[in-house]
Amino acid sequence: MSSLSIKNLVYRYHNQAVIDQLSLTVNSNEIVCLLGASGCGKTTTLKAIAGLIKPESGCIAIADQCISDEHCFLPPEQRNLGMMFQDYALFPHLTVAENIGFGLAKWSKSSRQARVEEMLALIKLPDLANRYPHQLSGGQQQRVAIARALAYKPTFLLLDEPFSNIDHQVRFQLIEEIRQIIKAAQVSAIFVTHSKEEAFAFADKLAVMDQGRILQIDEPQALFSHPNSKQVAEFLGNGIYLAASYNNNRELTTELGLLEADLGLAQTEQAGQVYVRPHHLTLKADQQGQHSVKARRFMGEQFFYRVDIAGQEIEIAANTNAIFEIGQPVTATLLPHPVNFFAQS
Ligand SMILES: Nc1ncnc2c1ncn2[C@@H]1O[C@H](COP(=O)(O)OP(=O)(O)OP(=O)(O)O)[C@@H](O)[C@H]1O
Repeated sequence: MSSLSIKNLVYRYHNQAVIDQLSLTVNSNEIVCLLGASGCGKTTTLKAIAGLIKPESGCIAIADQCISDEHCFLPPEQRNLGMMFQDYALFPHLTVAENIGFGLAKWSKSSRQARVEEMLALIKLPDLANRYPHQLSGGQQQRVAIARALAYKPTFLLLDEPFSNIDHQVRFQLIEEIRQIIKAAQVSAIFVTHSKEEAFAFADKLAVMDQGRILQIDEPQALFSHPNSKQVAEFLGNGIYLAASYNNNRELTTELGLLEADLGLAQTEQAGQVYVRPHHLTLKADQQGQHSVKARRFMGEQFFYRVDIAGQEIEIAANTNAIFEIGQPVTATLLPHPVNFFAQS
C-alpha cells in the first residue's frame, strides 16, 4: 500500500516553477530521501506535503486519503503528520517528558503518561524524563525530537535535515539509531538532506531531484550502480567519462582497454561513454605507463593519487603497500564493475 502519493505537483514562487510536475510514491514503512542540489525544491516539496503552502495544481494523498488537490486542502493540523525540522528545536522550558507529551493534550492523563513512557523506552532514554533540553547531548535532543514527532502516532513523518547540527563523529551512529526507531514505529517517512552519505545510510530509497522534478528514484545501491542519466551519475559521485563501444552484453572496448561488465549490459549497437568512478580503477607502476601521478594525499589507511586520464583528473585510492612518487609513470586499469554506459544520443 502506498503511504504517500504525489501526482503532477506544481508550485510557483513569483511565476517561477519551483516544483514542476513532481510525482512520487512512498510505500508503507519506507523511508525515502529527497536528495538534490541547493535550491532544487526539496524543502518546498516538504512544505507542500505538510500543508504549509498550497500547490497550484496536482494532488497529494496520504494513506490513500486526498489531502491536497484542486477540490480539497486539509490544514496542517488535520494531516496527521509528524515533523522534525532542523530548526524545530525542543521547548527549552519543558522537560523531556513534557516535550514528548506536548502534542497529546487531548489524550487522558494516564494514556498520555503511558505513551510518553513507551516513547522514552523506544528512544532508549527511560531515565531522562525529568531533564531539560539543555541538560542533553545533541544526539539525545534529536532522539527526543523524533519521540515527540512519533508520539501522537502520525501516519507519516517529514524530516528536514535532521542530522545537520550533529557532530560528524556521532552522526552515523545516530542515523542508525533513528532509522531503527522509525522502523520499530512502523511509520513511513520523507527525509531531506544535502549529504549523500547521510542519504545512503538512512534511506530505503533515494529520489534525486533537480529543478523541481524527480530525475530518478531507486534503492541507494541500484541508483549508484545504474543511474539513468549523466546528471544522476555525476550527482552521486565523482568520476570521469571514457569513450567506449559495445562489444557484447558483458564487454565494452574503452580508451583504457577492455572493460568487463559484472552485470549484463542492455543490448546496444552504439558507441558512447562509460562513467567510471575512482574505485573502478587501479594503478600500477609502469615505466611505459601513459599516466603520471600529479599529486598524492595520505589518509592513514590509504594514499590518494591524482592522475590525468583522457584529459580529466581523478583521484584513485591505493593501499600503503604500493607507494608511487609524484611524477612517476603509472598505468590505470579498469576493474570489472556494474557499468554505467551512456550511448551517444
Ligand atoms: N519564500 C520564497 N519566496 C521566493 N522564492 C523562494 C521562497 N522559498 C524558496 N524559494 C526558492 O525556491 C527554490 C527552491 O527552494 P527550496 O527551499 O525548496 O530548495 P531546497 O532544495 O530545499 O534548497 P536547500 O537545499 O538550499 O535548502 C529556490 O530557488 C528558492 O530560492
